[in-house]
Amino acid sequence: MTKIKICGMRRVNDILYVNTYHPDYAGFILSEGFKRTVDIDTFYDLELLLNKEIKRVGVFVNEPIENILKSFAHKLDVIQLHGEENAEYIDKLRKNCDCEIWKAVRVKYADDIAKADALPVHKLLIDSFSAGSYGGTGKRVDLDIFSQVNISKPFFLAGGLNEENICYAMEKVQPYGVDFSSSVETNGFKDENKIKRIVETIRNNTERRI
Ligand SMILES: O=C(O)c1ccccc1NCC(=O)[C@H](O)[C@H](O)COP(=O)(O)O
Repeated sequence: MTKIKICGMRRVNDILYVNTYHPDYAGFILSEGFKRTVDIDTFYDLELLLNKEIKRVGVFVNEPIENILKSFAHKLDVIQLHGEENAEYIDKLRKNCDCEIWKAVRVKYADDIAKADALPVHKLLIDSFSAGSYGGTGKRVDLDIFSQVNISKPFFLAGGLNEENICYAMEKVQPYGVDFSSSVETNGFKDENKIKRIVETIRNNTERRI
């Protein structure tokens, strides 16, 4: 069954929506300065309300490791590194916490994926490249790039996925999981109906193929 991650939890309502439709993972933007960033107290409050079976993903962009370890790691299942974190950074993080580590690749060329695949992480999240933005842009990845590279690690496909393109993308790329943010929002906030529809679309599509 293809795993589903809904990213950018910000409000109590967002948590109620994911508790109802039950994706496998819920993401929180925990580095400062992004439009979906939640502060530490909000994160603690929201995390308490989140169904225990939904895995907690903290998204960080070039965050000092000490901050992750001191304030967040004990509440997270997964640490998603969405900046320019290198092998040395990842090794240090892995030695000091038990979370799964995912590296996001903001892909321009196939070689970007090959380089990330060599990093000491558990999974990759393959996202689109946008100059000046780290993520959550709604911009799509060129799926043809996947035929140019062998990926050894399980990976999430992200970047501009929506109800219209998700079945084609899953068929073409066969990801371990799929990740959504912009397309399940209306006016910048998570939309219950859009979350419901995307989760149902994926689960129905996966069932048809079994
Ligand atoms: O979502 C953000 O605002 C964000 C900011 C900084 C770094 C990463 C961010 N999002 C990471 C994600 O995992 C998003 O879900 C991913 O980029 C896909 O977003 P979208 O294209 O909007 O579906």
